[in-house]
Amino acid sequence: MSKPQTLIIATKNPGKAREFAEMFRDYAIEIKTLADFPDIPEITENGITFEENATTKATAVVNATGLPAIADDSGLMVDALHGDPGVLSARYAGDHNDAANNAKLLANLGGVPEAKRTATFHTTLVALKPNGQKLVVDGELRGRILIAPRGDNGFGYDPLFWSDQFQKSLAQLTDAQKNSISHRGAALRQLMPKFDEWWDAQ
Ligand SMILES: O=c1nc[nH]c2c1ncn2[C@H]1C[C@H](O)[C@@H](COP(=O)(O)OP(=O)(O)OP(=O)(O)O)O1
Ligand SMILES: [Mg+2]
Repeated sequence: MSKPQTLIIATKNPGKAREFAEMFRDYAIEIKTLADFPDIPEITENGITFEENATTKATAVVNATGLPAIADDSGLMVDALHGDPGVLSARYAGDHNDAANNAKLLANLGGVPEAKRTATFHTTLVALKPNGQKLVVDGELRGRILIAPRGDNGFGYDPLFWSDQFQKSLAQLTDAQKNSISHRGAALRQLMPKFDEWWDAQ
């Protein structure tokens, strides 16, 4: 059997897909996403941990396609909100709507001073092969929640997440700059030393 040449990023989120495409730019691997597989049914993310949800997404896609996949489950944990919205970040304001989620976050942090608006972005990546070989890695980024959105790049909570390192919001960074510090970039850097062996195994 020849080596698989296609890797699916098991996401519907075009922002994540762009960041992964940038991260795999120098690999001779064809990257596809769920946008290329419109017949795969909606995947329910009802786990109580990032790893559970990432495993659910990876498993559904590997089973449907017979191809290796990487799934990303991620979220924002705000210290002043006792870790909310956490694993429920995508549905914080009900349905998956970035503007509504950001508005709810700002409302719930109303009156909280700058120094107490600290937060962590977390990503768990699950890489799964059709033979069942699975890798799990995590990445995190610390920052602060702004009092108003800044910038137009990125997705999700990026306009509200301030990077002390860049002195900009994540939505004011290029994809490459964001990957250099982000939770997703950190997780991928954890994955890469193990990736080739995982990819080559039949
Ligand atoms: O770098 C990020 N910059 C800003 N916001 C972010 C980031 N990373 C995760 N987030 C937010 C978006 C969403 O509200 C939730 C992830 O939810 P999560 O289910 O993992 O992703 P999703 O539903 O957007 O796409 P999918 O599940 O198809 O991969 O955390
Ligand atoms: Mg999701």
